[in-house]
Amino acid sequence: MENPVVIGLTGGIGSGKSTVAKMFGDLGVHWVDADIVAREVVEPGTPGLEKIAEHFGQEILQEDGSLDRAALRTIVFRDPHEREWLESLLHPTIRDELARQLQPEDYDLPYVLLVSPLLLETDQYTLARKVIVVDVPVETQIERAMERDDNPRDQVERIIAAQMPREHRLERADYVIDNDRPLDQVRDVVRELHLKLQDKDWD
Ligand SMILES: CC(C)(COP(=O)(O)OP(=O)(O)OC[C@H]1O[C@@H](n2cnc3c(N)ncnc32)[C@H](O)[C@@H]1O)[C@@H](O)C(=O)NCCC(=O)NCCS
Ligand SMILES: Nc1ncnc2c1ncn2[C@@H]1O[C@H](COP(=O)(O)OP(=O)(O)OP(=O)(O)O)[C@@H](O)[C@H]1O
Repeated sequence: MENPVVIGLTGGIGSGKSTVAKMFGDLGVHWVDADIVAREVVEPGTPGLEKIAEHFGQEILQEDGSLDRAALRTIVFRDPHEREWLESLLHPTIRDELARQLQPEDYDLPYVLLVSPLLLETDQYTLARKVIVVDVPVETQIERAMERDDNPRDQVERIIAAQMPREHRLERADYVIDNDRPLDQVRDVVRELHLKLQDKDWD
């Protein structure tokens, strides 16, 4: 069977990408999550983690040698230069690893999903044939991200400021999933879109 077509699924922090991806997953769709891959490439023993420790010092590591993600999050979302440094280190590796994981074995659906907050901000979008945007108003995004991760509002706002503005993301969308509504309604929309994609209705 031919390689499945890659459909990108994006949205800002707290928009509901993981929630929507799980709904596709329940329908048998294979998906790869860039946030998970971004963790894999800085696991202990990786060149990525070694370079981060060289750059930021050993205090960026926890006692067990793993990355102190909260500390790095505070640094990079306060200092755009440090964020750019981290992105230029990690994004090429993340993209290569995404491309690798997007080729499942023994898979009989015509598409797979690439779930990423930075699909359109990076060259990850070149991996995808079509783009689904999970959309909520910014205030909903902030409230959900604060509640989920116990993040202070100003940190969530800084993360949103580092991402593509909502209107620009919507301009790039082939399909929009409005996630500012009850989950059972979102599930119905996902099922409908899945049927469309399953029928290769993407040209
Ligand atoms: C800064 C880090 C260590 C913070 O880790 P933490 O566990 O607190 O958050 P996590 O990785 O789960 O990301 C949470 C959300 O933050 C946002 N985010 C993460 N990195 C970025 C970035 N470089 N630019 C804009 N938003 C980002 C995304 O919406 C993401 O879903 C981590 O996000 C990171 O290594 N970022 C750089 C790699 C990257 O760009 N990852 C995004 C997917 S490609
Ligand atoms: N339709 C909805 N109604 C109410 N809560 C929702 C809805 N969709 C998602 N949520 C909740 O909002 C929070 C953010 O959702 P989710 O983790 O799926 O977002 P995300 O886009 O993957 O975020 P991130 O980019 O930060 O990883 C979660 O706590 C989730 O349970």
